[in-house]
Amino acid sequence: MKRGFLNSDKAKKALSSTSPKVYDASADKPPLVMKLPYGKVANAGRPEGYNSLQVPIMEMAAECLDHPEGAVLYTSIPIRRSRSSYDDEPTGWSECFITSSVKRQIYETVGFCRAPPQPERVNFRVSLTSDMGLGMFATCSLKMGDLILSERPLIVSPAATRVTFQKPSGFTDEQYTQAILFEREKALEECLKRMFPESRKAFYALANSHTEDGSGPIVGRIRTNGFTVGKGFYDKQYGETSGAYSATCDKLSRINHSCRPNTTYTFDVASFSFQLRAMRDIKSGEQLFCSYSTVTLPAADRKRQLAPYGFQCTCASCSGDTANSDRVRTNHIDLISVNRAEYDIWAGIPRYLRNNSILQSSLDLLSDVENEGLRATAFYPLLLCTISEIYAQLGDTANANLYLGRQEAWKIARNQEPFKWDEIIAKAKRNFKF
Ligand SMILES: C[S@@+](CC[C@H](N)C(=O)[O-])C[C@H]1O[C@@H](n2cnc3c(N)ncnc32)[C@H](O)[C@@H]1O
Repeated sequence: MKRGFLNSDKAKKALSSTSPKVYDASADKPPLVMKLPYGKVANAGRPEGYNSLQVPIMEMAAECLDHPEGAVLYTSIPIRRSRSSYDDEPTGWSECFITSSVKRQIYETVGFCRAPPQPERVNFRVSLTSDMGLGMFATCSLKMGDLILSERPLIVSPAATRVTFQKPSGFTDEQYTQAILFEREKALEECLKRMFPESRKAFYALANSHTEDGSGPIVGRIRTNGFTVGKGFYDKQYGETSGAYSATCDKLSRINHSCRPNTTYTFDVASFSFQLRAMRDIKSGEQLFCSYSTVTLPAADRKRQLAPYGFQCTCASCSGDTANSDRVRTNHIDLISVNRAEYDIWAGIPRYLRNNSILQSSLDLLSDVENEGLRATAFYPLLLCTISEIYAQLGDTANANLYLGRQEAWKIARNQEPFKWDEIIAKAKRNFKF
């Protein structure tokens, strides 16, 4: 690949806005990622005396899956033809900065690139909140599992900041970090150039909580608004976490955070879109929330995860007495699996010898788990299943079906079958003294 190709007149002429382009920041990329600063950083911005990398960009056919191994590509999903207009793709295009291996993983996904599923009607609006900037609000009542929004991201790029060049001699770690941020911004500018003006405008209208840490306007907005695409594709050489991707949307990125979220989102690679669904019944007019942090962590750890977004969560689990909330969150797997083990034993006792306290203790646990906003976790459906089975054993078919229905709604909302719990329950039974 020719170094300096990007800056030549020939290259500028050759780069149309639609075909995929290959970016090669370094011939040998060490699989390292860097922790980025946030808040107010002294000497933020391009370090003095830093000579920016001259990165070659080459043009390739959009359909090509045979790019050089390790190359990073600019590509549009779905494929954009030179005569495509913004309105040709009602669910939009995503401008992607992805490796050749990730492009292959995406294109080889069964069903790619089908149209995203759409809700039957518009059921949310974006409007101003009193204390969180813009937010999303339900415009009708929603049931658990209902599809609220299906949206293709505006931009997709690596979630972690990959270190693609060695520290320049004489640079401090802080200057090195700033140089990496500068290069990341420069690399992403090509994605913005490729966007339709409507999408570019929507991207720059998004909130930015990284204006003083050296993040440029693109990196800052991605850090503020990007959702990690947890499954479906990642760069294996960096591992599942550091190799993950971040996707920023026009509408979905307006959703605010709560540690007790009422929605959940999943990413469907086949339609290359996010689906936002109700995680509980929601009243018309209620604000919609998702969680930006790991809900199963204690309050102090969640606060650390949220700090880069520039706000402190004021939900009841963060601002009240956090001890009980932390206990339920961090122990919810044990609590739910022990409950299941207790149920299994109870169900094996002859009916005339049983008492029914298992029902009340299970409902109490459900109430704790739901209050803490843990409905999207993998063990929540086990608790629903246990309660449904208790009701079935007690001959209460209506309630048995109600909880079974909620388990079905969970499957839809999370777009997955419940986890296989058997081994964990067996372990709980071994550890539990009856
Ligand atoms: C992804 S954006 C959400 C949309 C944003 N409110 C807007 O006006 O575009 C993330 C930013 O929203 C704000 N935010 C989100 N959740 C919040 C909360 N629970 N409390 C206060 N601010 C919040 C923070 O400024 C955060 O950096």
